Amino acid sequence: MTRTPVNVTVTGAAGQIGYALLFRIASGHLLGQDVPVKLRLLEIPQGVKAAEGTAMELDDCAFPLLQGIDIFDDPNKGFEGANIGLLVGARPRGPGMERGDLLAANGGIFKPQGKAINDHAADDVKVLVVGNPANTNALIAQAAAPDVPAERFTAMTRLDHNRALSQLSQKTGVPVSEIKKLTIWGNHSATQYPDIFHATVAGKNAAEVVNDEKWLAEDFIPTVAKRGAAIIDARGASSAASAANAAIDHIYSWVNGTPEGDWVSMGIPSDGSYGVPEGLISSFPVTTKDGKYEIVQGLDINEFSRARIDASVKELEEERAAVRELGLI
Ligand SMILES: NC(=O)C1=CN([C@@H]2O[C@H](COP(=O)(O)OP(=O)(O)OC[C@H]3O[C@@H](n4cnc5c(N)ncnc54)[C@H](O)[C@@H]3O)[C@@H](O)[C@H]2O)C=CC1
Ligand SMILES: O=C([O-])CC(=O)C(=O)O
Repeated sequence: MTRTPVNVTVTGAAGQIGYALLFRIASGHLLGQDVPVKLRLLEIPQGVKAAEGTAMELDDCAFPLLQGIDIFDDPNKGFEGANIGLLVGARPRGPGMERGDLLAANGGIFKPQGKAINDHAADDVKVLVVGNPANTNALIAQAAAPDVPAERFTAMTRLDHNRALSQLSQKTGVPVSEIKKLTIWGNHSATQYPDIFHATVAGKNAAEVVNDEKWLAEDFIPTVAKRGAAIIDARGASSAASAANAAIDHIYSWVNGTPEGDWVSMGIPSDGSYGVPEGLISSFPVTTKDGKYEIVQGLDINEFSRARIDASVKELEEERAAVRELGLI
């Protein structure tokens, strides 16, 4: 094996998502089956012992692609040389909470981590924020890293994208592999907008195949948007394996490209496209190639979609104002 290993920093390594994520990174699902990795696990001091236990288990898997594991409780060391940063470590919500309620508890984590990325990560670092509220936490980290191109900071809406694929597949009876061009717009919150107007189901327009606006408005959209809460209600803990899976999908797509004729959803700094104010980290339809993403342009946004995109963007603006107020950006 001659390739240089890719340094992957994972925060919250001892948490639920961390446990579901690390083994898949080490087995080659994050970057590809020919890419060796070195793991840098970042935890708070109380989490280090559990992270050491997970590292022992990773050793015991004897993964051929895993070329090292280091554990840190200092972000400056954890992000040293990081090519990929998966910012998972943060408090999850409990029953009855919205993700935005976590801003005060979690926002403070992302400013020092953004600064550590700015000062110590590799020049090509790509960052995915998973910890909630993911979009605004990504904004906080990005604002603290002025020397890193803003577009390298992204937030995870791929779980919402995958949830929408699955719901649409169940409604239409068509396998997810034959559903393309779904979009999640806006915030990873209950205001997010899963859009099927440009999606295709076995080559046909999804909205026309479904032909049921009531289902769309009263079933599909709320089911996808409130799925996180439904999981918390059922499991007594927030999504972990599906969140880890989505993080793997997000980075894999970003690094390895999207297939012709399809796109994915990523929370990214807006360039003003589709009326989303520049700089907000909002979910868009994107294609990726050679490690870079581009917003899909030229989509016709109908009134039904416009109102929902605007509502989610408004919430992002409010979150941005709140973190400004807290001095986090
Ligand atoms: N964007 C998305 O689609 C999703 C986001 N989430 C979010 O992901 C986050 C993590 O969830 P879980 O793993 O279930 O939580 P968890 O509570 O099981 O694990 C969180 C871990 O982060 C660690 N941690 C806390 N502060 C840290 C810091 N400053 N540096 C490094 N590590 C730190 C904790 O010690 C703990 O081990 C939560 O905020 C949750 O809401 C969860 C599911 C989906
Ligand atoms: O709902 C939560 O708090 C965890 C999460 O973000 C999700 O499952 O989408």
